[in-house]
Amino acid sequence: MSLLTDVQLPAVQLAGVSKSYRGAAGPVPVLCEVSLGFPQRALTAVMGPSGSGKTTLLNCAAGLDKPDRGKVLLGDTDLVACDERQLTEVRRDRVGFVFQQFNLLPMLDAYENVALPLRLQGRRVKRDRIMEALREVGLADKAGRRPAQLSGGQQQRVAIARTLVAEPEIVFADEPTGSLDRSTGRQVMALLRGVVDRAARTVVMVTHDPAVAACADRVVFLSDGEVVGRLDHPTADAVAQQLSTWER
Ligand SMILES: Nc1ncnc2c1ncn2[C@@H]1O[C@H](COP(=O)(O)OP(=O)(O)OP(=O)(O)O)[C@@H](O)[C@H]1O
Repeated sequence: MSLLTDVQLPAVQLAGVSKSYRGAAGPVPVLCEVSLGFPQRALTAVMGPSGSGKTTLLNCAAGLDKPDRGKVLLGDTDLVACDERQLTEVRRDRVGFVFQQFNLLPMLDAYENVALPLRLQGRRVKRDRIMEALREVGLADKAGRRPAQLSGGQQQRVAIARTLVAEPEIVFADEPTGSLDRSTGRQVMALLRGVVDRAARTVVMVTHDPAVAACADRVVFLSDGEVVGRLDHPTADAVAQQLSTWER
């Protein structure tokens, strides 16, 4: 398991991040002065009640959405100060995404889906590298299959291989097990855990499931757009207990 220390330089640091959406009766605050860091080479889970701002937080941390105020530092790049062109480069070259619905391209086979980020980056696609990425997720023998010919868990593993092949500084996963049954979800989490432990990568994921969050090194709890708690080296029971405090 990764070492967690407060002096460890975070992969992404949010400082005083606030965000509102426009509602019928004026702005609706979704994130309120959020300050936190996501440690390098660790798996951090973000949890909280529905509507507490988890996806918005993830999107702001990943440069997919812009806060109204505050700083989001990816290394020493402030994403809030970036223009659209710079943000496109950050999304393409420095961060990776894993989504609940896998988001694979249906007309491409697993190999071509994994090769896609390198093609988009204009990099040379080496067959060995793509096959190695597929091997890492246990799917080298399924390289020629299209998404519709793969199970949900296999599709999510292809999506993880596609993310890793571009070697992002940080991987953001929004409910990566949300569409999977419990046992398939466990396999996907073991894979993400290995990505952190063996490949020394940084992963930040949103989840509703205490058993999934228990795979993380740290859990950050959000409620009404504020960070209200943190648990290091969590167990499923401790997570469920904390959650019940805000979900009552
Ligand atoms: N584009 C948008 N426009 C207006 N309101 C939005 C928008 N995106 C999110 N919201 C609102 O912001 C709040 C937080 O949404 P967010 O998706 O970040 O929460 P969440 O904690 O991820 O929720 P869930 O667990 O249900 O996915 C919600 O009340 C949501 O309705």
